[in-house]
Amino acid sequence: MIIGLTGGIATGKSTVANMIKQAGVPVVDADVIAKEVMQVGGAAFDQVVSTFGEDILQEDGSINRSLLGDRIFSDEGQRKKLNAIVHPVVREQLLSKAKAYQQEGHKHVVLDIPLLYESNLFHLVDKVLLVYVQPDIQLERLVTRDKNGVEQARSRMNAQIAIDEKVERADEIIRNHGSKEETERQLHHIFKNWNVRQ
Ligand SMILES: CC(C)(COP(=O)(O)OP(=O)(O)OC[C@H]1O[C@@H](n2cnc3c(N)ncnc32)[C@H](O)[C@@H]1O)[C@@H](O)C(=O)NCCC(=O)NCCS
Ligand SMILES: Nc1ncnc2c1ncn2[C@@H]1O[C@H](COP(=O)(O)OP(=O)(O)OP(=O)(O)O)[C@@H](O)[C@H]1O
Repeated sequence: MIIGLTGGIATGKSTVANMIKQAGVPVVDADVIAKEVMQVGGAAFDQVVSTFGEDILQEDGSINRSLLGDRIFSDEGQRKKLNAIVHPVVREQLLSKAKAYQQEGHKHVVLDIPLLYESNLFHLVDKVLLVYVQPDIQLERLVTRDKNGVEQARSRMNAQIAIDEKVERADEIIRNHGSKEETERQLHHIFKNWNVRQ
């Protein structure tokens, strides 16, 4: 079974992904793949630079992620351009990495895909596991974690489908407003119901 782990920015996907890995179930992370393909020499690097211009490069020749982030999170047109370059490569690698784990004998693989709803990637997964916190907690955690102010945090949240709208299509929801122990208990309960073991 392929499980899609998703949520909204800073709702706690990475936190839950770490718990899943500790339980021995492999996790493939779309954010990590997106980072790799945009590194110098990565599959999307040249196209990103030719599309956004050399002024998004830092002195060492790599992409200035924070500058690119400011551009794409405040401008839907720019965001669509970046998504069109990066997402097809990410999708392809998600699938091939999941397949590799299955060939190693893993019955269950988790794909951590922040934009599963936005990119309509439901066909890649058998179940959707949504990590939910109410939007005011989401904003507070994003501001505390990234330390880039409320305005930047809001613009990043607004670049995604609202977390409350994602609830309906989820197969299971982890409510991550309490302690991490409470979150882990919910995860284990869901995995037990789904018969997910290492
Ligand atoms: C713009 C970039 C360089 C900013 O980098 P930065 O290090 O600040 O953020 P990071 O990569 O850690 O992403 C943090 C979170 O932002 C959100 N996010 C990232 N990209 C997008 C996007 N295109 N649209 C909406 N939300 C996004 C996700 O929730 C993600 O988990 C980077 O986010 C990026 O390359 N985005 C495009 C690729 C992408 O869509 N990645 C998301 C999963 S495929
Ligand atoms: N149950 C919790 N209680 C308190 N803080 C938490 C809890 N879960 C996560 N956090 C904190 O909230 C922040 C966001 O969590 P995390 O980084 O796991 O979110 P994410 O969904 O992976 O974010 P992104 O979309 O940016 O990748 C982090 O600083 C994390 O330590």
